[in-house]
Amino acid sequence: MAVDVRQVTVRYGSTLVLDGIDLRIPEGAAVALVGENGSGKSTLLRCVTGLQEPSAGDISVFGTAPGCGATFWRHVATTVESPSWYQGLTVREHLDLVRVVNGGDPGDGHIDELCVTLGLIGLCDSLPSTLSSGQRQRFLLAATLVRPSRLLVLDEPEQRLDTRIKGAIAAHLRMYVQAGGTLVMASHDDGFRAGVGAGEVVLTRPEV
Ligand SMILES: Nc1ncnc2c1ncn2[C@@H]1O[C@H](COP(=O)(O)OP(=O)(O)OP(=O)(O)O)[C@@H](O)[C@H]1O
Repeated sequence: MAVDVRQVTVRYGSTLVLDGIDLRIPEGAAVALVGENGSGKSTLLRCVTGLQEPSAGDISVFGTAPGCGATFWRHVATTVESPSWYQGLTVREHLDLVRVVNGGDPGDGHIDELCVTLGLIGLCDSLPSTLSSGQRQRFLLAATLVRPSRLLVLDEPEQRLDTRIKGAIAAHLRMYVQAGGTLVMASHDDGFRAGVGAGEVVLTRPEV
């Protein structure tokens, strides 16, 4: 099992956000968390990456506790944490850097292909701080997808993307899953989820 969530409960103070959630995602599957604003999708994704501790319950990712050391992060790529970048490095330099530190070859065509998919070709020499919010989202996705991974944890990857890029990234994620990768994401976009081929898991706000 790639992701195994058992009876996970999250409270913020006296507010119950997730109440005994179970979720199992086998390797090579794509799951989209859906549900109204505030239903706990981002909270659950943070728990799956280990960036947040549930108040109760257990989570394992590839058989180990999430967030556990460098080995975990070699398998898992995510857009859940706040984006950051190095001042003075261009979009392309960031992508090269991420590819190199993950043992890849920046010249093998993978980055070029991603830049085409995400419409970043004309922005390779730009500094991330000068990008629009949609361009920044594309850059963040590229920096996440350029890493080799077995599990992608994405929080509303379609957010702020124009229609063409949305379709291209959906196709890219579908191929990632067809090649054996596992995807869990939050999404408010029916068409995008269908493009990815992701199964739906509906979260509802717990009764209080
Ligand atoms: N750090 C926090 N402290 C207190 N409450 C929080 C915190 N983070 C989230 N919440 C609350 O937890 C609930 C779930 O938030 P979460 O962001 O997980 O929902 P979501 O389903 O991802 O929403 P959206 O569709 O708007 O992105 C909300 O009521 C939110 O106000």
